[in-house]
Amino acid sequence: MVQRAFSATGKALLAGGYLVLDPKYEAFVIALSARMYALNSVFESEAETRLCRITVNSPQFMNGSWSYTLDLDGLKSAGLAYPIVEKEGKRNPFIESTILVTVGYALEKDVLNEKTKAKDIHITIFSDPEYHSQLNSVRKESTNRSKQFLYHNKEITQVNKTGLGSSAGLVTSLTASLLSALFADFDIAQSSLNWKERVHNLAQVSHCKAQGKIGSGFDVASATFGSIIYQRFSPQLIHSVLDAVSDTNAKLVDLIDNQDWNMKHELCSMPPGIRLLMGDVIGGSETPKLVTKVQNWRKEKPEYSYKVWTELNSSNMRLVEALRKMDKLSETDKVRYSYLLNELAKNSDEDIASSPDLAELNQIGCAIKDIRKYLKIMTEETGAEIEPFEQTELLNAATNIKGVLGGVVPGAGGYDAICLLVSSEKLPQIFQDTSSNPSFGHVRWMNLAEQRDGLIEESYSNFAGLI
Ligand SMILES: Nc1ncnc2c1ncn2[C@@H]1O[C@H](COP(=O)(O)OP(=O)(O)OP(=O)(O)O)[C@@H](O)[C@H]1O
Ligand SMILES: C[C@@](O)(CCOP(=O)(O)O)CC(=O)O
Repeated sequence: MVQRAFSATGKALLAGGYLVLDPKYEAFVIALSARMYALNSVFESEAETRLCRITVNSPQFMNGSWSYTLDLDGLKSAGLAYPIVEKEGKRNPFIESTILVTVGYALEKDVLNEKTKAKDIHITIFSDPEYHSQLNSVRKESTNRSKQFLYHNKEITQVNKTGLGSSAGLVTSLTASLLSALFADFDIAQSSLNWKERVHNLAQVSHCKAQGKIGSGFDVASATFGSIIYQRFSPQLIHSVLDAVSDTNAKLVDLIDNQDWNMKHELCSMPPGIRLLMGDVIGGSETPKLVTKVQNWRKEKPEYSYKVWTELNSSNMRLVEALRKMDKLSETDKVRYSYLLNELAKNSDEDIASSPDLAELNQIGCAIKDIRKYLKIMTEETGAEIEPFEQTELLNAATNIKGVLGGVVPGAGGYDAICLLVSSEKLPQIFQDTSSNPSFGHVRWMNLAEQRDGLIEESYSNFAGLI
């Protein structure tokens, strides 16, 4: 029996919300330490080689078990139209589409032919605590204490999400776990084999199929590649497979292996000593409604909205550039860099803005202020609550605290969360200052750190005692 484990990261879209839907613009996505894990155990037998059994267990949630028996000849001829049915009729669209797309790909690549042994694949999903509301949950840890998960007494669809991209993490880690069960040479560490790219491409197709729409895909890209500057692929690529009426598996293989996705996912991480602090705001917003309002505004005022987006984009890019410059400085001039970090810990954003000596920090602060200025214009123009009044108050209060360089509403904005750039050293003090400040009464600071890598292979033994 072979057993392997993979995990993918959650995300925060620090800059580029809405713009990222348009292939013209770039966005900055930070991968977060909340991970989704998919562990597999693969059993093989000589019998029934034209059947493949897959069971996915998600033990942290009530009724979190889905079992499928795939008729491989049926799947080969029906392709993506194959009627995948769970043993008891239970639905989980993200699991269904990931199985359909990944096994369909494997079949077309001939790794599940008459000569290969029948496979019985058992997958266990775990998700780190920050993905969901922690209310009424019980904590369990692995024997070696390296992993801790929360167990809920509700079904997955009934537990509140925090917006870190659980479905993208699930689809990405599950795709990797299934591929590793099906392909003997699956290895994401060996870049020449291109497996990470293939996981990404398959996961994008599965995620779009499950959602019934083609979004920008930044969440899947970051779950796979980590903290990145992202520029989307053309939606037409995915349409060409999902809308095809015949030979869908062959078209899928062509899309995954041969076509140029013409997208950008360039590694970009936070400079050392500066970290991201995410605050979960008790509230919540519906992203699709916000997106519709923004799209209507673009149609109604094409010229003005273009002008606003051009300015917003240049502010986003100035933030990326300023962070990159700081990162570089941390290597080229350690003395200056540690001086700047010390000053960041001692000063508020306003103090930094008025100190000509702190230009490198000020460039980051200014770019964040400009981003907020244009998001605020969009809020007023579109009627979509992107940075609503309450969030403005909160961000203003946060940026008055020493050690906070600035903050934004991440992603589509709304009442979901705030995202601050802060001095790592000052973090305990920031927690203390805000805990006694009523402005932060409805903010829960999340226990998250930035991650460089998205998809990684995990050590299976770290989960002992939980499976
Ligand atoms: N641990 C899990 N086990 C099984 N299914 C899961 C798990 N986590 C997420 N899912 C699937 O993903 C769905 C939630 O996806 P959805 O896209 O609505 O949320 P999200 O990705 O967390 O949110 P956002 O995109 O706003 O960050 C669940 O209903 C379930 O089908
Ligand atoms: C509005 C949008 O650009 C970002 C949504 O991000 P989030 O769901 O708020 O993390 C939509 C998208 O990119 O798919």
